Amino acid sequence: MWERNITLPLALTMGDPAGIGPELAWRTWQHLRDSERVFFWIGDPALLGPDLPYRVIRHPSEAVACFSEALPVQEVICPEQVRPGQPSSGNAAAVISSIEQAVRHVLAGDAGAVVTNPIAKHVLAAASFPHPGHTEFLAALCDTVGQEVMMLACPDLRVTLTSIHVSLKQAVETLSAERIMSVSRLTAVALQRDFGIRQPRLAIAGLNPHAGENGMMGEEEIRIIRPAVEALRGEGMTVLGPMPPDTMFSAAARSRYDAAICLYHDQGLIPVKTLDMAGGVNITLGLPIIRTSPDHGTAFDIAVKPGETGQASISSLLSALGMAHNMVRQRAAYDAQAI
Ligand SMILES: NC(=O)C1=CN([C@@H]2O[C@H](COP(=O)(O)OP(=O)(O)OC[C@H]3O[C@@H](n4cnc5c(N)ncnc54)[C@H](O)[C@@H]3O)[C@@H](O)[C@H]2O)C=CC1
Ligand SMILES: NCC(=O)COP(=O)(O)O
Repeated sequence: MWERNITLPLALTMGDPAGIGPELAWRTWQHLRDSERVFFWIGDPALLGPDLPYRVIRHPSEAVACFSEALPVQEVICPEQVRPGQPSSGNAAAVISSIEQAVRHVLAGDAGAVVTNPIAKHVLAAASFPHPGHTEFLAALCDTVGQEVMMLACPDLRVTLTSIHVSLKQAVETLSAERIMSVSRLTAVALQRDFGIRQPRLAIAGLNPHAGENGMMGEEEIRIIRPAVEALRGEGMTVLGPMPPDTMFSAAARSRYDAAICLYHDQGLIPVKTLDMAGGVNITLGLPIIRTSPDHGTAFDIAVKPGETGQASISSLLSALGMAHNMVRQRAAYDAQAI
């Protein structure tokens, strides 16, 4: 099982066809075609650059043989004409189908991991898609709703979030010691299983300025966060916090922990994207499958138009594919040892 998993190709989704996903797919293939980082793209071949060699495959197992010669493509056809930079919910069904197929392949053991290209949430919502983002949709597809946690990682920082795609008001209102604890436990397991860190060190962020300044600037630290930190320590975990959010991402502070538990979306994503927009990777924890993604969005403003040379950076997608490959190997080795 271990050998089989680490040689499986990765399933890369189409993303929004009017964004940079198609360009990233073909330029990333050009970059990796001579490597062992085999992937196949589930998308519409009409979106690929002119003269790009691609091969339509029916099954992921066909990807390895042709990868050095042509981009393996599992076809998903967009019913509406795609206008780069002008997304349309008329193609939402194709975008969704690409994600569904990728998950199905990994659950069936035919692909190693799902790597997603960016989607525009409002475009899918306009087509009555009920999920706020990939993270929640993947949990639904894997039958693990409520267990999903978003992690963002770059070489210098990992963060996980206690809430994802909700308003700041809702993130604060729903914050609880139980949620902080469950996200912390899941993060610690992921650090061991997927990142090879035997004794993970976590840092729990404060919510308020100066982590509340003893209740002067907010009492969530006293009521919710500190009890969670103490309970986690009682379970034997190495946990710092509540840490003042404005200083916890300095280089010196980061050297003291392996992952930060952040209490709302931007508290975690701003430091990762500021440190390393090009190398940041979005990872979904709490699924039975491995899923990574670039940290950026659809970038409609630079979507390549016919006759133009693409200017999108492939760095984050390269990092997402590399991270998925590493996680597949690391997890297989960890699970084999645990048996
Ligand atoms: N994993 C996903 O599916 C994600 C999807 N999104 C979606 O993307 C859409 C647009 O979001 P924005 O906030 O505008 O963020 P964005 O990341 O798409 O763009 C922000 C800025 O960064 C630039 N940029 C992004 N990726 C780049 C790349 N690879 N190379 C060069 N420049 C790049 C863009 O041109 C733009 O100027 C939203 O609808 C959002 O929902 C956003 C983040 C992640
Ligand atoms: N800001 C991260 C983001 O929006 C990506 O969400 P998801 O589509 O990976 O759930």
